[in-house]
Amino acid sequence: MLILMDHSLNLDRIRVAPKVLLHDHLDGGLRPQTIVDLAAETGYDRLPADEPERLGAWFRDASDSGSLERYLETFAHTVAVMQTRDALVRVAAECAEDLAADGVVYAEVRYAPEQHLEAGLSLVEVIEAVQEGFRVGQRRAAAAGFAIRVGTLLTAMRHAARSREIAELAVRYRDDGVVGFDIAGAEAGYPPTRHLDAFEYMRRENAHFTIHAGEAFGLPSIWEAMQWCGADRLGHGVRIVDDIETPADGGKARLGRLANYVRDTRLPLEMCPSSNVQTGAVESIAAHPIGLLRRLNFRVTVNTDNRLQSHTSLSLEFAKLAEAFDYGWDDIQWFTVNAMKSAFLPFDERLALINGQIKPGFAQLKWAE
Ligand SMILES: O=c1[nH]cnc2c1ncn2[C@H]1C[C@H](O)[C@@H](CO)O1
Ligand SMILES: [Zn+2]
Repeated sequence: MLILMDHSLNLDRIRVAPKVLLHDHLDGGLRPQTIVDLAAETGYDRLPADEPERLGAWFRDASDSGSLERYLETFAHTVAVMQTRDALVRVAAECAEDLAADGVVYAEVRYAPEQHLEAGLSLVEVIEAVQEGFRVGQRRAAAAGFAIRVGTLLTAMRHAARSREIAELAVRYRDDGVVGFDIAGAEAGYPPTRHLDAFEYMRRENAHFTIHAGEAFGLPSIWEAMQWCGADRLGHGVRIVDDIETPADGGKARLGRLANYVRDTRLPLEMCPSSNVQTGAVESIAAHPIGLLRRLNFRVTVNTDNRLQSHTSLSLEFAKLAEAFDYGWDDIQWFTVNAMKSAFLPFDERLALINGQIKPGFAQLKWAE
């Protein structure tokens, strides 16, 4: 049970706030019931449980291992049931609906097309199925009174060798809802510079990308992602705190050169508090570096990573942070505006969302107090 210091800031009210989500994996957000249905339809018989509630609990518990590698093993089951066009359309549509029902007004959702080829779909067929699903989900959400806009990020798996191909597809579909590119998967042993070719290609195409970095591996990964690869944002980036000294007497924090560079250039950090606790990147929500980084005015954003594995939603992540750090509406608005400023959308569209939806939405919530 969450006990919030600011009593107006409960989960139901946070749900109503117009929120922005930049880091959410499509294959980490399926409804347990959908996994059960799709497994039955496609003949997948290796699910660890076949009753939705137990299956949801299994994902959460299995992801609580303290290791990113073990956390990633759970995706074998979600990816297994996302191999047909119908399955991809359904999962993407439900993703848009679920985010919209949680009060997310703009989301960037990512997945790795190369993981969905096992039943014979081509990369292009996978991408078109997911885009169709997002269109369906956005329409249904709007009809239910929750408008959401979803942009897609195409991910390449960092242990594999298809990043250039996936980057080219991200550019090819840039006018059809794909807003950027990413790499994900086990971080230790797979530095971002392995995929330099893909990142250089994206830059030459004036296209955006983010890189999972500084989650399970430290500063060298962040430095490479930023200074070699030219990432527009960092997925997680929590280990940037290793370059910040905080005196025990509570005195002024001292930033190293990399931390200063990240803050000076306003590099957006896509933080995912619950996921970081599960993979062992941080010890607890209360010990999460987001508290310090917010105080130091880094360009921090709040995200879900994998709603299924972390048993969470964007509203719940904010509720947990509000409890741990005594945050109020101004803090949640600050994180939200940070996220919208950092989105891979054209500047005028970001501004329109900030001034047309986010600021008025938060003003109304604060005014109602
Ligand atoms: O937090 C993460 N770090 C690294 N890789 C991740 C994380 N969450 C999900 N993934 C992987 C597993 C998925 O199958 C893949 C594409 O969404 O991305
Ligand atoms: Zn992630």
